[in-house]
Amino acid sequence: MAKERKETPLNKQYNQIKAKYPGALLLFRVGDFYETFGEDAIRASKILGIVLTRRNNGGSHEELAGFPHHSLDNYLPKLVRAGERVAICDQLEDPATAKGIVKRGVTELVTPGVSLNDNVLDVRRNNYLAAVHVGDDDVYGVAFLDISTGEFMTSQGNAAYVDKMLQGFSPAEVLFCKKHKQEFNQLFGGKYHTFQLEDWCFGYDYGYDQLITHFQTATLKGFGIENLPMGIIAAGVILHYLRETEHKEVSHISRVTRLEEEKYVWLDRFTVRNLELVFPQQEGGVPLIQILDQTVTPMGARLLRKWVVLPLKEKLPIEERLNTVEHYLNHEDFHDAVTQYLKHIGDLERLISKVAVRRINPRELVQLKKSLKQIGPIKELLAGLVQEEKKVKAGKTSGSAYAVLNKYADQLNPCSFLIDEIETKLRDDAPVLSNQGRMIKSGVDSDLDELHAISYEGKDYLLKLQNREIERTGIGSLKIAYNRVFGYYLEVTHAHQNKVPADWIRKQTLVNAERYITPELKEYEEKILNAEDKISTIEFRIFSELMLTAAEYVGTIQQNALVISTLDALGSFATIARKNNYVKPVITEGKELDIKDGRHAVIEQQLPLGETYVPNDLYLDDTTQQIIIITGPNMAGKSALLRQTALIVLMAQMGSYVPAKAASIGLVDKIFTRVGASDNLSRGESTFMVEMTETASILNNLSDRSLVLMDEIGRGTSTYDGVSIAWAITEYLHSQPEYRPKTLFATHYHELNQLADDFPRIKNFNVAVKEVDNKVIFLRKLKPGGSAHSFGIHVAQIAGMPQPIVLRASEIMHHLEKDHVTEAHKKRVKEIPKNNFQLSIFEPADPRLEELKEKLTLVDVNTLSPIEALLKLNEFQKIIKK
Ligand SMILES: Nc1ncnc2c1ncn2[C@@H]1O[C@H](COP(=O)(O)OP(=O)(O)OP(=O)(O)O)[C@@H](O)[C@H]1O
Repeated sequence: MAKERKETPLNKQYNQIKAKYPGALLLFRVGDFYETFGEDAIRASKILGIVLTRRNNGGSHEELAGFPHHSLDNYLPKLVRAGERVAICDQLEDPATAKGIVKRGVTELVTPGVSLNDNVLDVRRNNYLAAVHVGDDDVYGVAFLDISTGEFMTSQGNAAYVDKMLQGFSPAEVLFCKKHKQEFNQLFGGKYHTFQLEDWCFGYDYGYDQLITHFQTATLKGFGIENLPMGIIAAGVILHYLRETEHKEVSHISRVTRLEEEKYVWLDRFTVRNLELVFPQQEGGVPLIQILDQTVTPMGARLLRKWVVLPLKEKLPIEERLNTVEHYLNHEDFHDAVTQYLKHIGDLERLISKVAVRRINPRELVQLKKSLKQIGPIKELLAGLVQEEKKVKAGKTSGSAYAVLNKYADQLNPCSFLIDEIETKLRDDAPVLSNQGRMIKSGVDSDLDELHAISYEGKDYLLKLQNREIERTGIGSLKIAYNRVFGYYLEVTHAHQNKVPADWIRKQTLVNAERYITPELKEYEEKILNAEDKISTIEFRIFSELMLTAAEYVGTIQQNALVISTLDALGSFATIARKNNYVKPVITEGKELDIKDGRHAVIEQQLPLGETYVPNDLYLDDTTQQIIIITGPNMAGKSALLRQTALIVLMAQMGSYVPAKAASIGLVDKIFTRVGASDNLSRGESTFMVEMTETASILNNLSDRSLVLMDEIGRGTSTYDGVSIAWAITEYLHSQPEYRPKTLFATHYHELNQLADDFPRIKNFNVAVKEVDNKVIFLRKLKPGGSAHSFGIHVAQIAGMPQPIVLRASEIMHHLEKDHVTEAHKKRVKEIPKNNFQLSIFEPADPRLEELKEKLTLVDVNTLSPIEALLKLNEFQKIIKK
């Protein structure tokens, strides 16, 4: 908070307002400027690059920085993007008529998560505000709101679920309770702009009350969230925060939906990151969304983003999407026609939200009309298909493209009345500001037309007057101009001073010129200004009426926007399928995953010119081939294969065609990914420990329809430990009585190939390479069978390692292989009792587990160095071996 300033009346007012918005940067309107003081000024000048000045304030110095009020749209986004909460304090009365100090108040508190400003928002992305309620017993509430579109969702689940949701929606700001600061930071901290609220805002009754008051309902049953107490609290906090931030007109938030965990594939956060669904892992990388997004409307782009992080797991809605994509592909003319209409649709969702919050400007209302004009023709196009359907009689089954498109046709509302209203009243070239006139068409209001005529004639008269005076005085450069202080005046340069007639009255002297008025000029000025004042009032009234009419359509237009965004997102799938040669996957309720000639959607687009991606078949099921151990040298393409498999499954379940020749996808409900520890080295965490805890979390959350990707698990420790752990995990995955999760395990440990000898559903594959003249050629083909050794040395050679080192490494490897990979060694590993999980760390009744648990709780993973982690592991192993 700013230091107390010397108490002039203005300072007193400032201090009072500032105290009401702790933590916010206060933009204080003084005349034509927004000023900041003290700490605020220091921050603002740094972020905005504006001049910081100091002034003497009762003996001490005070910093101040400001900018002209009309630059607010430029500066505000910069402050908000820098994570500032900005309180905009305006003059609430006309300074010219105010008695004493002008009344001021905060008209909006703009925070990263609550913004309607086009310059802050990214059109292709939602801007979510999230609230997290840290509940008891590992149940947390989480709610999301995009105030710019009105989308409001809530849910509850365990910490991992909330973390995953936060990661998927990447909110611009997260609210949580002050009391739970430590817990929040431990679980989700560090990644988001956050704001802490008082404990009392997180009460169930308070939240419930907030919601029913906002939606004007007696209960929450209609929203399907009645049984989500933690979710209700989180959603209530969001509504509370809107009031705190002076967002009172929010009727466009017309419902709160339940984010149904059961409807979507569970992607653990490593999967979202590792598969680079929406963000690249490294700067310059390409996420999947960038390949898939061919949408042409902002709503379509935002919806697609959601689909990518929330793939479906029920057959029917997936097939609805796939069938519609197929229809687009089979009817290119239809697809083209829909796309052409879509291209002319602006951001319907955000435009109608601005209507609801009464912030739409005349130009945007014209845009809204233009966008709505496309709805009718699209509806007709879709409805036209129904006739076609009757002909082909193919649309009887629910989920068929005809049935789906017909449903969309029904849901679209052309909003003809609203379009007519705007069309007849608002000029197409209406300005941005609603107080500048020239908004309303002639013929709408007879008084307005009359006033326009008076103003026009008046101006015409002034032009004649100017010409007449030029002739009379001989001053060729004489001109009549206008400003807000003097009204209309005659301006004469000093050079012509001597020609000025005596009946002109001098008003102002400038450096080069003198300004005069005449009684005749003033007479017409009054007529014109009078008329213009009245014009402005009438135009504003008509515009406000139009805005009210549009406000009646909020729900209808939101519905239109949803259909339009769906048509657009599905059209995008069709475009990309056509362009990149994808195929329609077959979705089954079975457990088989059968991919023929599968490719990696992103890598295949990035290969150097002339190179083509080598496709591969992949089969997994729960009876014959549940786990595949993939060996092969570095760089062979193991990781690519793992990822492409997951991407194909996910794309299919999003409703997209997939990069393959054929794909039959037995529905997957969870995808887990773990990549060997070395990837995390740069984050300086105790990598092996992290790897193990994360792997453990996979093993504890498995389901029968899970797909597990393990990439070089165990490589963060010594070879023997690594092999042992990888071995144990694989055995475990195979031996679960209830679950048979389909697993791809890429590894350098060819020792793991022995597993296939003893476990019927484990199969060995390798990514083939060919050795020619002691060099490795990558074939990138997945072949049955294990690989003998890892070729790491050859890769070192390719990478330019000095020849003596390569030769010496070959010698050592040869020696080690002779010594260790003997039949006797293989036997040793095989002879270890298998499936003996009663003795394993997973057995809860084991007293060693209790000891281990106790030790583990004392470990602070975040502060452990890799060496310390290994020592700890050694200690734990000793306990287990007791
Ligand atoms: N099927 C393929 N067709 C063409 N290029 C491929 C294919 N698979 C992988 N690649 C290329 O090879 C590179 C290395 O692949 P990848 O990272 O999957 O190898 P890896 O076997 O997992 O290696 P490491 O063991 O070192 O992690 C990829 O970045 C990609 O450019």
